[in-house]
Amino acid sequence: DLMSDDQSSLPRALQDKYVLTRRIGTGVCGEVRLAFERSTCRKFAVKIINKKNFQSEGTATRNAETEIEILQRVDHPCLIKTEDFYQTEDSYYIVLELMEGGELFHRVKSQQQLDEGVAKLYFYQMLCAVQYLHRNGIIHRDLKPENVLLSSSEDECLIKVTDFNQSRILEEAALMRTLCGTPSYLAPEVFTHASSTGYGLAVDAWSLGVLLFVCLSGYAPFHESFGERSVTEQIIHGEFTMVPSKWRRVSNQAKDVVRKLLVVDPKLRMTVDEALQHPWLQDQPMLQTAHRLMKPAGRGDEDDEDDAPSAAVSTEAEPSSAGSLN
Ligand SMILES: C/C(=N\O)c1ccc(O)cc1O
Repeated sequence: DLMSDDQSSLPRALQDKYVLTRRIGTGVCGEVRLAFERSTCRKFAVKIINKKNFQSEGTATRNAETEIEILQRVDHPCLIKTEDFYQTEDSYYIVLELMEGGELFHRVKSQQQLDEGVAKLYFYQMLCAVQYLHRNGIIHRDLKPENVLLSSSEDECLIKVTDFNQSRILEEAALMRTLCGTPSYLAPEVFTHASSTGYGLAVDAWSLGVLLFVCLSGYAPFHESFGERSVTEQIIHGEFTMVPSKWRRVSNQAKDVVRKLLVVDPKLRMTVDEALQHPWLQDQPMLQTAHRLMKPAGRGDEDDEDDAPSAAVSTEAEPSSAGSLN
């Protein structure tokens, strides 16, 4: 456990500022531990990425640094904020906001399936988070229930998307520079790739479709236990089954959103913007709840604004960044 020798493997600067305690999450690239900031006793999640877990040194560095730079630039109520970053020769330590409700994965598992209204509230927030990423030219590329965190054990709670290490910032600038030069030597795919950049964003729309399917039904649309086809085959053919017993109480509008996202051809797949305009999400009570949850803490009632800031009011420390995205 961390109270014995493990603490010594932590960066000194990290130990000076935080006390790391129990493990609260595990990922393919490492683990997540609950941490307390010594000076304020505020709670955080510290994600420990073991560099050796990546197939090659180069990838490790690129993935983690891409993740760090992205984490420090994003600023949206439904995206996890980075507080701090440390590294040793064999690990990265990312200090992140703590989400007391844990992973969406465990919530769906423990409840078999979510009520449609709860699934809609969570899905709307995921759409807002991904729309923000896409507007800033970022593809998440690894959206799944383990990467969606809940702020509390309440059904009606804020959700945040995390785990950007598969993310890619579209190299628009590099592509624009290429297209400004003389085109005569450029291969055709450089031009068609320009349009396929748009398709890149569509991968997240597909994953959101899978996420919504799982939230509404409690089981995965593409799974090795269904029929003889492999999961990959099922995905490539967009073959999923809505088991009647699990989908009986789900509205046709909700099913329509799933069907329009789980479309094989990225050109025909519904985009995140289109999903936000879908009738299923034009639900005023849900939107009101979502916007209340997404408002920054302490902005509920303007009258409190001029109260002297009490020690209890946690001031959101903005991660140091060259400049946040819009
Ligand atoms: C990665 C992360 N927060 O950023 C986290 C991961 C697992 C968990 O149970 C709670 C958490 O806050």
